[in-house]
Amino acid sequence: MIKTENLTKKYGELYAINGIEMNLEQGDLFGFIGPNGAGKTTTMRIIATLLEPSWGEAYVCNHSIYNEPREIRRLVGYMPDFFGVYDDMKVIEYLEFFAAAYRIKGPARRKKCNEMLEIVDLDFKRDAFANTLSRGQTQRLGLARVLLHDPQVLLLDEPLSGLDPRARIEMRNLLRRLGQTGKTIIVSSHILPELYDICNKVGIIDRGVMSISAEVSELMKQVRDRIVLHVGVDDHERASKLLEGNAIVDSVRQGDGHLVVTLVESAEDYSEIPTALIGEGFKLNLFCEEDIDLESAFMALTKGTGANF
Ligand SMILES: Nc1ncnc2c1ncn2[C@@H]1O[C@H](COP(=O)(O)OP(=O)(O)OP(=O)(O)O)[C@@H](O)[C@H]1O
Repeated sequence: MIKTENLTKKYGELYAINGIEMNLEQGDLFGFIGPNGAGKTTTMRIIATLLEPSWGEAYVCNHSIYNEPREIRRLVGYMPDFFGVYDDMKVIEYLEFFAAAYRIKGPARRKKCNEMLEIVDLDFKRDAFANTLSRGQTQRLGLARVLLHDPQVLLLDEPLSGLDPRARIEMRNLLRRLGQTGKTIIVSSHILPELYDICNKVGIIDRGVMSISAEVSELMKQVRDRIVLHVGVDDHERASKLLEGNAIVDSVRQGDGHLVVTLVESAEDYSEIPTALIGEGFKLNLFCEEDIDLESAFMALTKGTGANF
């Protein structure tokens, strides 16, 4: 869906981006994370064919940015981090204006705009003037605008920035929903925890270099070298003895009202543990993997890469 090879942009001696490699498939929700000035906007603008790289390649649905920019523009919806809305236009008029630019005609235009307002939960503001919207509502209107031509790829530059907590939650939910529609989405942020739990892939970029680009689940595996289980049973002492005798259990300790069981490094399938406990007559009232603190996980991963969040 989106592929870049050695994508590089230089301004004089400054590498805005340097050798960016990206490979995203249909349905991927890619969190593009990096501090201010890291190169996120530059990368997205190049993929959107709004900026030429110094060298390197980028493809959207196998179309090259050099040879087929028009095809790419049809496939891509790009929402910049800041965009103006016209002062004297109502929300619905604003959308219809862009729908017309996308050549959506006749009754289909109003229908499409209504549909988009519903998707972004902005129907109640349809007759408000666009410049009276809050930042969060403006961002949602921007999203409605880029969805009008039903692009397969969405490039969203910092859609969460400047939002209050409620608007942020709403936008994150909206992104999650869009992620389930099969579109390929790149969403950037300079705030690490904002994105990783809604994305299936993340890239971490700093000073133009992407130090990490991987599936979130893979990264988690790297950080978590062994599985830790929380096990709630009626008789801790007897259960501890049983668990300690299991070959895949490394250690058992007392947690807050339950047992904390650390497995050996090689253990992945631990289905035998509940089976054994139940087989011995224990009543299981809790059985789950310990949550990983994702933020510390990413901190650990980015340590030494120069990334500074
Ligand atoms: N037109 C330009 N001329 C010179 N330098 C530029 C230009 N555009 C961007 N840069 C530089 O390229 C680097 C990457 O900028 P870019 O806007 O891509 O970063 P970003 O990660 O999107 O940051 P932000 O979150 O602040 O938008 C920065 O050092 C920036 O100053």
